[in-house]
Amino acid sequence: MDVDIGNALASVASPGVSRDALDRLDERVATAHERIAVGRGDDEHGYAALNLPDRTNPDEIRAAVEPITGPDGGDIEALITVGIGGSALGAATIVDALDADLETVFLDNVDPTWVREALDALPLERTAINVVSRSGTTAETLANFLVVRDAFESAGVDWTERTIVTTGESGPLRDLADAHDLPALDVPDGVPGRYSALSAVGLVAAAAADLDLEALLDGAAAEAETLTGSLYECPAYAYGATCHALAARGAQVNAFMPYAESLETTAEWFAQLWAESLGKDGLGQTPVRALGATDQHSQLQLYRAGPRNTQVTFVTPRERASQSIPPTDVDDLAYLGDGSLADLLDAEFRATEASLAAAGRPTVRIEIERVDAFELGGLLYGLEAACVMAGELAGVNTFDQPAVEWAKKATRGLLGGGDFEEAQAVAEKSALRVER
Ligand SMILES: O=P(O)(O)OC[C@H]1O[C@](O)(CO)[C@@H](O)[C@@H]1O
Repeated sequence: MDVDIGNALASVASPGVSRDALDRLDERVATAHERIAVGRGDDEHGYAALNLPDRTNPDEIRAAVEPITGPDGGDIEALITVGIGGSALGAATIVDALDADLETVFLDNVDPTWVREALDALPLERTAINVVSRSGTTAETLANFLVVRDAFESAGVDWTERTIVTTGESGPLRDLADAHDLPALDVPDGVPGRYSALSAVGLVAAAAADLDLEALLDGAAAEAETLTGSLYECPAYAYGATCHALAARGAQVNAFMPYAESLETTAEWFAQLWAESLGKDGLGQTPVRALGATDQHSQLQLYRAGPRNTQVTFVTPRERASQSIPPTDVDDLAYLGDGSLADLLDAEFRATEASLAAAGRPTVRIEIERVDAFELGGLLYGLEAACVMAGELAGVNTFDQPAVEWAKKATRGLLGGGDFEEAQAVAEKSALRVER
């Protein structure tokens, strides 16, 4: 990926970062890069994620997937992935971006209507099940798996012939795989879920869809080669450092706005990566999922005329598919006729970027050549490396997520899964009801 931070400079934007401040920050980037390099060298928890391009074995993933999908996925028409957070978003990002010709459903919530409708719409006899959970104890994932298994059994389909598990060394899912001799892959040691897209966690669905795993990993490996000790030479570090500097100067929101429909899910993946990594010790930057050109007609008003607390991150491919716009006899629309949707989308991106610059609002542009496996692998890796850099500069623990545990305990206590003081606190909610 290439990064252009010109519209985040203090000469253009407020909040903005001066060149002097960037130069000073670059000294800290160099030190942080050395720390990251040591962490990678020792496969330390979290830093190990940046070694995935070398560690992930696509042949191993395809070999584990083939028994449930048939050669090249020929035995199935659909895949249900049961997981949540990093155990679903990486896989969803990849299959959504690369236009997999396999129907892929991601059950990463427990809304009963949504789950029921998803299952009812699938040809279960031609559907495989991909269950993913590092801990193997995540309530939503286990509950959804039990519902999916029951649906298969009710339909007379042998789920054990169609299920692959990706999980930790131990836990209920590992036990399930062992008990039924299911194909099972390991989640990589030392890699938090939000950083695991380029491992079996994110690639089983891609393998089932017969996508190019090697190209994804090659793109990530090429991006790994760009990690150097200066933000002026490393796009990922330029992005991470600039976001850190903008946040420190008041940009508390980071609206991630890809100008490609196929990258919409990438914004959802980025939101977890950024929020769960950097939201620590009262610090962090709130990621907002946005989409160009669609959100020019919704969120842009706020970003241009609301509080000066937001940076916009644009992600745009240089190449797009061609789709002409037919000529029109409507005079006011004549400028569109005989053009193309690609030219229109590109013009809208450049106009929106310039609109925010004209209002002195900071933006960063991330460019990729096109949306394909190689470029997507580089983008995912680059954003992960940017996040690691931002975490180093902020001085937070980039790789844990302790704040998510309270609600899990409260949920379990509310459902009779144990005696948790968190559940008691739920009952003590202060209330001021206003009823219809
Ligand atoms: O893979 P698991 O253990 O099911 O966890 C799923 C997700 O839940 C979290 O642990 C947060 O609760 C995320 O960090 C993780 O990606």
